[in-house]
Amino acid sequence: MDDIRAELESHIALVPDFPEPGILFRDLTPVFTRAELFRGMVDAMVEPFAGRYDAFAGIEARGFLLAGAASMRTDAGVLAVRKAGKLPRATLAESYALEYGVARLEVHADELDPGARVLVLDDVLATGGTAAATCSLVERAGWEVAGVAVVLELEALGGRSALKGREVFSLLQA
Ligand SMILES: O=P(O)(O)OC[C@H]1O[C@H](OP(=O)(O)OP(=O)(O)O)[C@H](O)[C@@H]1O
Ligand SMILES: Nc1ncnc2[nH]cnc12
Repeated sequence: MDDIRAELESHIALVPDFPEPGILFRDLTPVFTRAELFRGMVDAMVEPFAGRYDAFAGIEARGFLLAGAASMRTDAGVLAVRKAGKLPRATLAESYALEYGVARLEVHADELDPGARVLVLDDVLATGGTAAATCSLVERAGWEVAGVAVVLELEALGGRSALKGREVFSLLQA
């Protein structure tokens, strides 16, 4: 596990002033191009929740990569959590704030069976706005939140307090 953490740290690019001045952006695209590292990262994210989930919530856009990959490594499918206006059938929606703006997420209200256990996956946990909105959508739809797993937690931004009472796992902290 320490090996993969060190490998990950060396392949996350730090980009100052993106997408706006004052934000230090953590870019994981160099991880996604390295299949073995990507695979090891996804395995390490879901392992703490083994046997406790039925589906992975993939949050558009970067969370899609993680949830799709996790699905191929396990026997759980993907719940697509999309930015507003993209899903064609009846949806539930939540608006939220994140480190650099506001947004709205949606899920199809009937996508999973009642009581399905959903593990939320994303690359970065910053303010927690995105993950908290996703958890709220999952519960409003009648499913359960198994937990939240992220690659990188930006501790100073307080994401964990936005997710009080939830099991949160991060591979790396900054
Ligand atoms: O904890 P928060 O403050 O909510 O921030 C974390 C979110 O920000 C990023 O997504 P972004 O909305 O930039 O979308 P993208 O995946 O489409 O780039 C990241 O992938 C998380 O989803
Ligand atoms: N600093 C950051 N880098 C990458 N993704 C983010 N999402 C929210 N804050 C972020």
